[in-house]
Amino acid sequence: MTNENTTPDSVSSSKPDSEIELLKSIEVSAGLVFRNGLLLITQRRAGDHLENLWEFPGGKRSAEESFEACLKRELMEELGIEVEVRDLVDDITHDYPGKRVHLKFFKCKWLRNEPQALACQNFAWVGPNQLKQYAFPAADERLLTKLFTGAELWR
Ligand SMILES: Nc1nc2c([nH]c(=O)n2[C@H]2C[C@H](O)[C@@H](COP(=O)(O)OP(=O)(O)OP(=O)(O)O)O2)c(=O)[nH]1
Repeated sequence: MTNENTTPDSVSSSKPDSEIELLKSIEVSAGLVFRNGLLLITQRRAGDHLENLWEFPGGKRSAEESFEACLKRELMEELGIEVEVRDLVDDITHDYPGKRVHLKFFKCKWLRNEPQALACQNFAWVGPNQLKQYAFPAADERLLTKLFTGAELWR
């Protein structure tokens, strides 16, 4: 016997529009920017989602923009730096209360300009041991484990 109320169609069509909106993920591109064996991290601004936590710099992809182009634009806007975008290191979807984020993390090579905190609270160049001292968003956990256990990522 089937119960009509539990079929996927009837479940999703019974959701109000606002709830469906919440399930759409926000697409984000972020960079692991290395320079001479150190990794660039930034601190989110007070008042923003996940305020004061540290993160890998980047931001939301706009329509028609590739993840790579988004990352170059965000790093210029946020820090004033130019990078070469290299390999995709991780691809993570994470649910925060009321918000689903889809993050692509790319390894990047710093090319030019000293970073400036243009759209972040602060920034730091860190080695593997220093990285452990900073608090990151929950979505970054798997990537942080890769960074703590995979020395080759730092080369
Ligand atoms: N850049 C970045 N965002 C992260 C990381 N981990 C993580 O959960 N996020 C989340 C926080 C935000 O909800 C979302 C990024 O969006 P954002 O608001 O910072 O993007 P943006 O700079 O384009 O935002 P806006 O201020 O222009 O609205 O991804 C991370 O390591 N780096």
